[in-house]
Amino acid sequence: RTPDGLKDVHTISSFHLFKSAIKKRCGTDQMYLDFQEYFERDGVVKLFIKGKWICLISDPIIVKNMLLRPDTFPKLDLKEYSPICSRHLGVNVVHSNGDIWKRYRRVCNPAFKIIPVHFFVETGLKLMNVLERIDNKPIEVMDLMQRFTLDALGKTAFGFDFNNLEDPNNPYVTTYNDLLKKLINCIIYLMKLLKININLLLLEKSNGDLLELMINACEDQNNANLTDVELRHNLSIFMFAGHETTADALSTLLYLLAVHKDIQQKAREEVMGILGDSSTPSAEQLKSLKYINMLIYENLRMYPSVPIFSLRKLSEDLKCKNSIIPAGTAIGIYPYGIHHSPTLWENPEKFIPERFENKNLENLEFYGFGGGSRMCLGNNFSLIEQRILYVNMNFHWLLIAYIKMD
Ligand code: HEM
Repeated sequence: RTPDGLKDVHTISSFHLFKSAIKKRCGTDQMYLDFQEYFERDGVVKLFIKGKWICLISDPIIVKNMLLRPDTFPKLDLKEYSPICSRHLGVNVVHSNGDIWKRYRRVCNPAFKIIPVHFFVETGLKLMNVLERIDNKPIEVMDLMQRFTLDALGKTAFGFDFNNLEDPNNPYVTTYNDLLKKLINCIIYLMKLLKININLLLLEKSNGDLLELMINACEDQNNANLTDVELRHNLSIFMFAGHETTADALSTLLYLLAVHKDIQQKAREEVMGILGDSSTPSAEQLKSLKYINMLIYENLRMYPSVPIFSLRKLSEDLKCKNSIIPAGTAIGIYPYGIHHSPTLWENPEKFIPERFENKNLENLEFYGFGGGSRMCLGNNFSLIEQRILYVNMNFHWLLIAYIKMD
């Protein structure tokens, strides 16, 4: 039965979801196209999933308010909607609330202050070598980008080389992929497989990766210590939050560049103009790639890698345009709906990087990296990784659209 407060909220029926799944039309983008009228009219729709009503919110004013008041709209306990994930990822910086979240965020923050650009450059060059070898054949972009981001993250997070680019069939990679497919959030198993023992690593390494920086932060007198288990859960969530998100973003932008040759050319001219003959950019050069930056944001607007944020729980009734959603309801913030709203963006379905020219992101209805105090911890990390990849790609390759229809 629908709770009284949700009766006026339009329902995306289970039958519709089932039908879309069969027709392979079940992405968050398709959901928006099918229900745009209701998202625009009410700013909210509801779905019944796993015995629970979930409201998807795309009203920009409500979303802003929710992100600015995380105590009133805390993250839903992971155990409530995914006991399996909760068993493997425990309580971590993405899924915790209140004082526990503040403690994790304090320890994790310094690890993201220094981004090890050289790891990205090295991995980017490795990718170019792999591409050279598959000369003139079509490329499965998503697969390649996932291999790139896994290698980059393995090195930057805990100094481990998965070597996925050179050897995608090695046991670490196949295990990671198998488990990821089966369990989605399986990284913790992998960590066990790699026999990662935090104390042991501490003795052995001096690479300046996220793990080491987090351990240093734990030793800081102003920070409460994390136990080994807490540290492991937080590293696992970095793998989960940082691998596919960036791979998705890289894939969709390469696709967009391949389709929009004029924009690709403009991007190439910027890269050549700033880098000259060198394909290994410095931090300063990366910062001055203004057009590449615009491309990255416009891509994340069109195809947000996190199209629905982790669920929140209402601790008070929520007034929407045409309904009052009762306290206790699970809420999914739906940035895809905001990013594609014709009321908020002119020609939202068009790829126009110039929208972001000289714009302050805070004044735009842009939630590619979330917002408020729960904003993405790895946004800078990912932006640098993406810039390096595009620099390399633009330098060596002309992208040509090849779309496989299946
Ligand atoms: C294109 C790449 C990425 C995108 C689009 C992205 C997007 C997001 C978004 C939208 C959120 C907010 C989710 C919410 O409020 O429920 C988030 C949070 C987070 N992201 Fe990312 N992310 C990316 C890459 C990364 C990377 C590379 C890392 C780490 C290595 C990372 C770590 C995190 C963490 C730890 C949080 C939780 C922050 C908190 O709650 O305090 N992300 N990300």
